[in-house]
Amino acid sequence: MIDADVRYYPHFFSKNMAEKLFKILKNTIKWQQDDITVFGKTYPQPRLTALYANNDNAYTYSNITMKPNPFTKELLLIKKELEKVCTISFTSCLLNLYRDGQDSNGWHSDNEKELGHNPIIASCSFGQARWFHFKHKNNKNLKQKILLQPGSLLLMQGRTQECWLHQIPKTQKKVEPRINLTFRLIT
Ligand SMILES: O=C(O)CCC(=O)C(=O)O
Ligand SMILES: [Fe+2]
Repeated sequence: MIDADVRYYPHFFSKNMAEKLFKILKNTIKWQQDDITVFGKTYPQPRLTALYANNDNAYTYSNITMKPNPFTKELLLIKKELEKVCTISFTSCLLNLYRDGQDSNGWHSDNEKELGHNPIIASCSFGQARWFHFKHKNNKNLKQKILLQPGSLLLMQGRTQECWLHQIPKTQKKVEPRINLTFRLIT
């Protein structure tokens, strides 16, 4: 991909480990339903979310300010695995639970100022496989998509957030729940 540094590891976690983590995360994370305000109108976000971190730094996006919970044992284990392939030590994890095909994540880039310039974002997926779309900000002919499999890791770094948007589209298919974790450095 031009203007980006994206690496995909389809089997970062074993099948067995991915299934175990999915169940534990689904049952132990403090999932919350937030409202988002877009152009002055307020809607329930089309997914559940949570923020965990090893500091107290809040994270603000789409007019939502999230306060972190302390990392759980499983999140610390995942963070340790990620840091074997990433060069940085993450502070925070934003979690998304997509309950069914009507849950989604609209076009955006992870470019909040708390993330700094050219952030490294490590994205782990569990449960239902869902499509992840990219589109270039300046050239609408440039598009990519990746089917994010359970147990996979997607690393986004370099100019990825500066130059590309990403989304998880809705699907009309009958699908099972999916959990996504994005580890970030929030200062
Ligand atoms: O669910 C995903 O794979 C993407 C999540 C995402 O883009 C985000 O939380 O910023
Ligand atoms: Fe994102």
